[in-house]
Amino acid sequence: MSPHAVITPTISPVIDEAITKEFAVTENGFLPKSAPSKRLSDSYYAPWERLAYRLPLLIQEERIRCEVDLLPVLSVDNLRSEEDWRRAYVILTFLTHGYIWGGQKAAEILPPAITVPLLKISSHLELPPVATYAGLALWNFASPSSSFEDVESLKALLTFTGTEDESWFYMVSVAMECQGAQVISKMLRALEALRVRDLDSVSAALEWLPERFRTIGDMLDRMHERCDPMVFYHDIRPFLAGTKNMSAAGLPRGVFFDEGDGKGKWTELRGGSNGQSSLIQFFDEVLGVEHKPATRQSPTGKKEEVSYHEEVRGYMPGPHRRFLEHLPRLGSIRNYVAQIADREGNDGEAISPEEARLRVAYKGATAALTEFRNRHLNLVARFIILPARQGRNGPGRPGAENLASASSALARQKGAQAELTGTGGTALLPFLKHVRDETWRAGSEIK
Ligand code: HEM
Repeated sequence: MSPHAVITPTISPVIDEAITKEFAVTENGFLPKSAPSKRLSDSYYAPWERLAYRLPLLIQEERIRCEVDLLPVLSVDNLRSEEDWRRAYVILTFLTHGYIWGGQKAAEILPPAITVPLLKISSHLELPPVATYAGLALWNFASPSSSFEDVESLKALLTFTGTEDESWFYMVSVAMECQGAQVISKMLRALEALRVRDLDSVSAALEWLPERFRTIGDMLDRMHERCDPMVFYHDIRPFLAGTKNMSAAGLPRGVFFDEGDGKGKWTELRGGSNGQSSLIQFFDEVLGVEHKPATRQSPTGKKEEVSYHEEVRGYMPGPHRRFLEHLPRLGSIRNYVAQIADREGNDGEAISPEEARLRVAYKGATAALTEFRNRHLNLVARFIILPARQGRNGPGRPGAENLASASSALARQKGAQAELTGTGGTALLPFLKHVRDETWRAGSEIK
C-alpha cells in the first residue's frame, strides 16, 4: 500500500446495527441498548439466582461460603442469549468476591461450583473470571425507561451490602456512561470529518467537548449525595478488591481456582474498578492522550512493562476492547494538530484560520479532560484517602482482614506519606496525578 493512501475507516460514523453487532457499542455507548435481564431465562439456574438474591444477608451473617459450597456445579448449556451470559457473569462474579472476602480471613480457594461455569462464561464474554466494571455497572442495573441518564431512577440489580450507597456508586457510573454515548457518536463523526479535511466540523466537535466533560464531571460530583465515603471505604470497596498484590490482605499467592478432579490453578487478578471504563479510554484515544507505564509507582518496586490503561483493557468485554484498538486506524486529531503547529513553528508557514481554530479547540478539549481528572482526584481523596486516615467508627464487619483494613493500617503507620493502593494494588495518588499530567501534556506540548 502506498504510504500516502488514506486508510478507509471500517467503523461507520453513526452508531448503527453493524457497530452494535461488531463492537457491542449501542446508542447508549458501552451500555447495552436495553436494560439488562433481571433473571436468567432458564429456571435450571434457580440455585444461582437464589444466592444472588440473598447475597447481602449471607455476607452479613458470614454464611456465604457454606451456601456456595452446597451449590451444584451447573452447566452453561442452558444459557440462551447474550443477556443470559452477561447475567450469569454478574451473578458468579458477585458470588466469587462474596466468597473470597465474606469472612474474617480471605478465602484462598474457590470451589468448582463457581470456577467451572465462571471460567467458561468469562471466556465466552472475553473477560477475566473476576468482578469487572462491566459486571458491576454496565450489566448490573434496572431502569424504568430506555434512557439511562436519570441516575435517580436507576437501581443496581446486585450488591454485596444491600445498601443504597452501593447501588448509587454503580449507578453514577451507568448515568455517566450514558451521557458519554453522545461523545462517541460525535467524535466518530469528527474523525470522519478529519479524513475528508472538513476542519470546521472537527473544531465544532472539539469545542463541544468541554461542556460535555463538565456535565459528566457534574455527575461524578453527585457521588456523595447517596454514597457515604465511610460506607464506601469500609463496607463496599473491600468486596471489589482483586487477588493481585493482595499479600497484606491475606492472599500472598492470589486465589486457587479449584476445578475439581485435581485440576486448577493459582490466579492473580485486579479487582473491579471504574478505571476499566472503556468510555474514559475512548476520550483518551480520540484526543491522542498517551499513557506510559508509571514505573516509579509499582507497589512491589518492580519495573512495570505495561501501562495500567493497557492492562485494564484486558478487563473490558472483548468487543469494547477491539473498538478501542480500532480507533487509531480512523486517524489522529492530535497528530494533525501537531503538524499544523510544527509547520508554523519550525517552517514559519502561516496557518489558515480553520487550522488556528482547530488547534485552540484541541487544546481546550484536552484541558477539559484534565479538569475532569482533577475532579476524579478530589473524589478519590474524599472516598479513600480521608476514610483510610480516620479509621472505622460504628457497625460493619469489624476485624475482617480485607483491602480496607490492610490499607487503613498502612495509612495510619505512614501517616500523610502513605501510598494507598487501588483495588488492583496500584499506588493511588501518584498514579492518578501522573495520568492527569499526561492528559494535560497532550495539549500543552503543542505550541
Ligand atoms: C467514589 C468514587 C470513585 C473512587 C473512590 C474511585 C477511585 C479510583 C481509584 C482508586 C483508581 C486507581 C486505579 C484502580 O484502583 O483501579 C481509579 C481510577 C480510575 N477511575 Fe475512579 N473512582 C471513583 C469513581 C469513578 C467513576 C464514576 C469513574 C468513571 C466512570 C471513574 C473512572 C476512573 C478511571 C478512568 C480511572 C483510571 C485512571 C484514569 O484514567 O484517570 N472513577 N479510581
